[in-house]
Amino acid sequence: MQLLQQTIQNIQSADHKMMEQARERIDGLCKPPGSLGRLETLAVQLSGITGELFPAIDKKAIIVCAADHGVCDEGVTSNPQNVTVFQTLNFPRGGTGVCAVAKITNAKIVTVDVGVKEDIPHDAGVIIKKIKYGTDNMAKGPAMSREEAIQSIEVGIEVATEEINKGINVLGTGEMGIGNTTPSAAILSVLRECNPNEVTGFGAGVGPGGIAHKVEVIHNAIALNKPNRHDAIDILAKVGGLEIGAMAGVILAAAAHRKPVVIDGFISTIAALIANELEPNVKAYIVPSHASEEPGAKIAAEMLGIEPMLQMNMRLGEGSGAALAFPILDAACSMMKNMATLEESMLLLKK
Ligand SMILES: Cc1cc2ncn([C@H]3O[C@H](COP(=O)(O)O)[C@@H](O)[C@H]3O)c2cc1C
Ligand SMILES: O=C(O)c1cccnc1
Repeated sequence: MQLLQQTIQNIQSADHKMMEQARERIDGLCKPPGSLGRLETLAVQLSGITGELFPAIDKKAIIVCAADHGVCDEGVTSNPQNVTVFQTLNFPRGGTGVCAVAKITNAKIVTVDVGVKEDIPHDAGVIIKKIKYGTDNMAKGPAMSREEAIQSIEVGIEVATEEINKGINVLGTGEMGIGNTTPSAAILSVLRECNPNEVTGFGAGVGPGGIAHKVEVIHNAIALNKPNRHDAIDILAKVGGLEIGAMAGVILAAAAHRKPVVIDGFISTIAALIANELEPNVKAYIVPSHASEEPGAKIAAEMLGIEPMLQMNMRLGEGSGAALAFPILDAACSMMKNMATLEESMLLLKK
């Protein structure tokens, strides 16, 4: 709890003076005002986050948080739970979707076991921070205790902080956890105070009962556990997931260290909502990536007040969309650093 509290206390609002300076420089570049669109607003945001006019965003890491979900016992997903452990072992080997994208965008993949159902060998290249062997089934009781929920957030803080201390200057959130679109939709319907059928989608594949059964399981889990809408940790504990908590921790740690954090699709955006409930100043440090096909993703992004940059019809998770967005951040920084101002261009002409 101490680490979480300390991290939250360290999160400050963006550097508005630096944002003004960045805006001024951008408006002076040799282009029609506003013509580089969202590259401009992104560059202003990056200056506000880092407090630098020419931010360095060259050491990238996606932190992939892996955990299992007891609610899979209810048949909410068509995929076997052991895909979580296979994939967790596959990240360090470079064989997953996010690895393929990260390879071309020059990002490191950091894999963390926050709660995979099976033991991960210590030489597998995975950081082992297992809190428990998957959450409990939220259809029967709380997914985890309040202490475990806090611990999951603190795992994310610890891993992200370690990477930042090693020189990483931009983070991305990723996850792996068969079943995790169910707790994600549950968290969202609690925060939005809406019927789960408005925010529940297909995920990676629904079980034989279809989406209707998934909605019913979520509805009943909320009715049984009665999470408190105004207590994000209570929501995370009762109807959440360990990797969702850990991603919220990654986001909080990035903000506390004044580093941008690029969020991925549906599940990452839910983690961002949890982080935002804990500390609203975190929002300034969040950079969106792609618009996931999962219906709840759009709603969650709207609640957070962010607009995804890419429309790629993706719905993989793992951090794949975040990795894909990294070059846009590079371009924003390059615009700041390499583009001449109108004044500089004129001087060149006169020579
Ligand atoms: C082979 C495979 C690789 C994946 N990589 C990410 N996910 C994605 O799908 C899961 C969520 O969907 P649901 O809630 O329907 O189970 C998460 O693990 C998410 O990261 C995958 C899913 C599968 C099957
Ligand atoms: O958008 C996502 O993150 C997502 C969507 C479906 C399945 N897994 C992840």
